[in-house]
Amino acid sequence: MIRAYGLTKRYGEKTVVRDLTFTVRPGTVTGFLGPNGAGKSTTMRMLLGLDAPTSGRSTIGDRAYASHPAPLRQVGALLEARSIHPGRTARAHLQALAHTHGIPRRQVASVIDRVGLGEAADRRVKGFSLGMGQRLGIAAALLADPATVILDEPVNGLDPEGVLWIRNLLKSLAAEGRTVFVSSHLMSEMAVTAEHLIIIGRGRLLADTTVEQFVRDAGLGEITVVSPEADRLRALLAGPDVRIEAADGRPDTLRVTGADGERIGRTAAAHGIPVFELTPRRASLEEAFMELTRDAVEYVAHDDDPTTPQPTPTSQHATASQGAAT
Ligand SMILES: Nc1ncnc2c1ncn2[C@@H]1O[C@H](COP(=O)(O)OP(=O)(O)OP(=O)(O)O)[C@@H](O)[C@H]1O
Repeated sequence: MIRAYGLTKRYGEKTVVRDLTFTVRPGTVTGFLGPNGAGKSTTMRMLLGLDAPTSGRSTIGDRAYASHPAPLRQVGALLEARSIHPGRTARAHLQALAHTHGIPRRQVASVIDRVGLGEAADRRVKGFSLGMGQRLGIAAALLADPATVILDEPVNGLDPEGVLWIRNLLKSLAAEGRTVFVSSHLMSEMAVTAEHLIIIGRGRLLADTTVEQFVRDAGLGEITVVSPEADRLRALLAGPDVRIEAADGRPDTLRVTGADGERIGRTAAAHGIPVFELTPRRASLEEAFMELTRDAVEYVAHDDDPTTPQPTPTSQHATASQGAAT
């Protein structure tokens, strides 16, 4: 179980994580979603004790990460940057890690097998593809058989087979009763991998919900109405909260937002207007995610705008990411 209580991180004038409170439960995959720069990596680094929060605190398994006597056994993490000696083989890298942390050697063979690195285990890491490197990073995270697994953008840059592999691995780790917290900026990927979603934008919590609920709420509230008397219906429905747009090139079709199907149907019936179609439009998950995070994305775009004064130099970010190796 991961708990964050009012986690906040400021760099100079800029607040990159703002008062985040959430719980990540065992037994399910929880997706940590947000557009680029939303503060996901910074939050994960705070959970892992790699960055100190400006205020707030967090626990993993009821203790702060740093106060665990053997943190690797409690939490396995894969952050974005890797620092593996390129001349070492994958097996040697894992053996060295196991040795340093007092983990039985047999665990090395077990994680190599689990991440499907068997044939590559005795090759030097410098020849590894991105996907193999990710597998090795995950093997290292799982080495001490941790109760909690935290992975930052594990599918970034992977081919479809690698993406599918990670998806199944995360589900199996959760099915074993572990707490699995995984960040992504891709809603479509999380929708098929996670059961629970924590969505942030501009460092703030935007949603803490199940995927199922998110899907249910994904309707954008727009209804397509087809009627041979569309103009009359349009005049009757018009109001301050109702937006009505004509469909391109189709004079019989309206797109109505702000009035539900019942109201449109009853209005049409009361005035004897035939309605041939009344269809609520469901947004795709990606659209719903973009809608939810739109303001956050706009903020980031302005932030990157060279004409806008930069509150913090981006080079500092690069330094922080490079230091994120586990
Ligand atoms: N050490 C730092 N100094 C200054 N700003 C930082 C530092 N680390 C991160 N930031 C800024 O904090 C914001 C959040 O960054 P973070 O990497 O946590 O976001 P993210 O959601 O993980 O995004 P991405 O998916 O792009 O990695 C960004 O605007 C980033 O530039």
